[in-house]
Amino acid sequence: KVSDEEVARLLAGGIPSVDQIHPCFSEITYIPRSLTDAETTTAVLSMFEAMGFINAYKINRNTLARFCLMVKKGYRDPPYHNWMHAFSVAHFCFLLCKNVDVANYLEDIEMLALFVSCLCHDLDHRGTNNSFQIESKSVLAGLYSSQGSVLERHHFAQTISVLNTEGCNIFEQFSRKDYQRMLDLMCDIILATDLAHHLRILGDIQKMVTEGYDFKKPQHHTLLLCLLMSSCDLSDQTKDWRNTCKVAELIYREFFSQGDSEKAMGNRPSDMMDRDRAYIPDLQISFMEHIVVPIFTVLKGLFPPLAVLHETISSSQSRWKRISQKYRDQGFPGNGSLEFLE
Ligand SMILES: Cc1nc2ccc(C(=O)N[C@]34C[C@H]5C[C@H](C[C@H](C5)C3)C4)cc2n2c(-c3ccccc3Cl)nnc12
Ligand SMILES: [Mg+2]
Ligand SMILES: [Zn+2]
Repeated sequence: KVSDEEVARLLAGGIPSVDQIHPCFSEITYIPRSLTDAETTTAVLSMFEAMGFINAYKINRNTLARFCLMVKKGYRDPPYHNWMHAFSVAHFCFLLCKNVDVANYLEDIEMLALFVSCLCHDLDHRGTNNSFQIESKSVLAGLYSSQGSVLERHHFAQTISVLNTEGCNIFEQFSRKDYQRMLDLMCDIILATDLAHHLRILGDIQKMVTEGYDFKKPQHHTLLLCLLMSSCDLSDQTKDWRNTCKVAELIYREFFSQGDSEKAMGNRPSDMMDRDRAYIPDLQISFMEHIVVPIFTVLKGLFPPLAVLHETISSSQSRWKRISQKYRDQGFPGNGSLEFLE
């Protein structure tokens, strides 16, 4: 599925430094979605290089280029859960690596596992969520519903299948032990992107932070990797208001089309999936209150330099509250478009 020409073309210009991708690429406020689709593949190679993974793990450049192209091709094109989402999630992981002293908390191999998991964590996403898989008795539900986290198990399975594709195994030079460790890490990390799983372990994460992180405890490494993965998956919320609005529009376009499918199947969608019942400002307020704010509050507790992200999120939250009040009074245009938001 990836031709030798594509690989050669990607590597032709060599791997640029991240500053050549954009002078602000490594800054916490940089918005990865501002790159064009074509620029993202090179940017991924630049991030691997900038994090020192290519040298540290003797990753073959041709294999890396083919792997990146294969992962990019492994994404479908729903409004939100597409390659650009995966790329922006991986970019936030790069920002964490560059702006926070994660090396005092995680082993190098764990950081590599986190970055590769970010790239692969939503592979082959169909734009519908886990409950839709169950309701519609999808092939994925048939495979995984007994174990839960149906989509996330599929994303992990797709990751393995990319690694097993000729010329794509960036870990082929690893010892058997390190290879197995890498796969176990990616499995835990990708399964952690199921928000229902995140909510189950949030208490343990908060306890770990209040107790104080202990590098010698493997459980602390696992909990931290899950927290960092969730923060990367939600990193769109840490950017400016324009990005927050753009992303909300993509998410609800995806949610509402799932709701339309559920209605067509004779099932009643949840409010957040139903274009006739969803009130977006309130849905966003509750999503930020129950999911986004707790994650970045605990992250700020561990890494004080990330306090600025918590401020951004708090200001977005109060902006949604102002909007909610204003449009409740004035009547909210039902067409789901958020263009009008000031
Ligand atoms: C902007 C924005 N809004 C979002 C509003 C809602 C939900 C959402 O899944 N809610 C829940 C609410 C309860 C408890 C669990 C399981 C289900 C029942 C469904 C979560 C996600 C949202 N989301 C994501 C996102 C992050 C990770 C995976 C999938 C997605 Cl879509 N990324 N950005 C956004
Ligand atoms: Mg996901
Ligand atoms: Zn995701």
